[in-house]
Amino acid sequence: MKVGIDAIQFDIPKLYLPISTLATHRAIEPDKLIKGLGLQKMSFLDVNQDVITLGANAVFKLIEQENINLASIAKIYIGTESGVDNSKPVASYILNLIESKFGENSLQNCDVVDLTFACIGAVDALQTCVDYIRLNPTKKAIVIASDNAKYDLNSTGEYTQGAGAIAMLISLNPKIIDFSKETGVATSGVFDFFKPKQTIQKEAITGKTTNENWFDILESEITIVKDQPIFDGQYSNACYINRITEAYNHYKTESKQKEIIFNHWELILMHLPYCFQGRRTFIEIFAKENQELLDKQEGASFKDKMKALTKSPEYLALVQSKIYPSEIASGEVGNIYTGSIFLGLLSALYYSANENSDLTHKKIGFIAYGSGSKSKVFEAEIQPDWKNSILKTNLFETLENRTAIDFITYEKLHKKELKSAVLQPKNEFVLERIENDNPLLKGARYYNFIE
Ligand SMILES: CC(=O)SCCNC(=O)CCNC(=O)[C@H](O)C(C)(C)COP(=O)(O)OP(=O)(O)OC[C@H]1O[C@@H](n2cnc3c(N)ncnc32)[C@H](O)[C@@H]1OP(=O)(O)O
Repeated sequence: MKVGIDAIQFDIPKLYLPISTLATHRAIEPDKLIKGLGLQKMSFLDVNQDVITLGANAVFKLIEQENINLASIAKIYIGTESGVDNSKPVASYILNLIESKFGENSLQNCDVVDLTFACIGAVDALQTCVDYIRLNPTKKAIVIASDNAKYDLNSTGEYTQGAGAIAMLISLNPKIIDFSKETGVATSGVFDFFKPKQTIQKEAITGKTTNENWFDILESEITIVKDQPIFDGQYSNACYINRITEAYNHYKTESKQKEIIFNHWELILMHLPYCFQGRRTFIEIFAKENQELLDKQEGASFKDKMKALTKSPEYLALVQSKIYPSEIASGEVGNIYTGSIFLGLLSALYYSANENSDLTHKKIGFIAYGSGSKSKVFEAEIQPDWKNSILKTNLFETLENRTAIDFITYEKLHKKELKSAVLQPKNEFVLERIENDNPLLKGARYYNFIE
């Protein structure tokens, strides 16, 4: 039985900040960001956009592209770590918006929910839906990954920011890829990156509410929720490397494969919190599987040999053929948390389709990661209709067609100081207002579709 991704669409904000502009204003050498981390552009939300408009617009485009009969959709599961409410899920908002466009009660019997585990929540949503379709093959599901990857100004995460959503139709006999039954998993409860709810005394927030570090005074004056994470960059990298290596080893056991698994993978799709994270960390798995090659490298210490291995023709060839295709969109968009691994998939397949590569029945490998922390490793097989389905998304053309903002506008958007949207919306859902007066609806968010 084949179950997997039948169709895919996305929504990325139309605004971006060129990474060179950020580098100049932060006195960072542009080459560190461009050549060192692979960054080009940072997508940024306009005033009237949020994680709900991103998700709703992505699924709206998917429904239109595939002419989906909503009665066939049994589940809409959302992976997000940018939820706007501790009770009402993003899924409930999106359901409402889709029904407003496609008919009242058109999703009445659809099961919707949010799943949160940092950047891996959408993989959890996907696997839950895939398992459901395996048990109920006549049904279909939609998985949405939607996030706003926002970091504090002047932090080391600032240049990795981004925002966007990916929507995927999951079905039996999918057109794009079908998933392996086995998954390698590794989990460890750590504090590498997290967004704690903060409850502090009223006096302590006086004067801090206009500071860019603190937003959204919710419910009472003493509970504040930070949009931006608390994180330790290099520690989060160490956690990422440990978890992906452990999950890869677990996948070897689970799938009973003795040979080097990634040698059979045409593409390697990893969680990309920034463009070059995959190539900078996969070397650990590569080295463990190629001990002889590592031993051959010049250098006195293990660290020197590892550094040399990253520059070896063998590793550079792997990066170019198996990792680079997934990086193209990441460099243009930035981090989109739960959606990053799927943006990587879309990027790799869109690039391969443009190159006219013959990928049918080839295997691809997924290496997912979520801080906190968990990694999942699994495989998929590319299906015969993949190219037609992927080319419908117009990924690279859409990314090409965005608007650059200047640094002043960027900082104002970040600090939520702009009152009106930078761009005029067209054919999309936008945030209209957040209720502030009516105590029974305080905090309720209202949206509109602009033709
Ligand atoms: C959220 C998760 O998914 S957890 C895993 C990742 N963590 C995060 O994303 C957390 C938020 N991000 C961060 O904290 C940071 O952006 C990090 C940790 C990702 C990167 O940290 P930084 O200190 O900015 O960069 P770092 O020193 O690690 O790397 C810079 C690279 O640019 C290279 N570089 C520096 N200057 C230049 C230059 N002028 N020209 C070319 N390359 C340069 C460096 O050599 C290095 O590359 P290498 O290690 O491959 O040689």
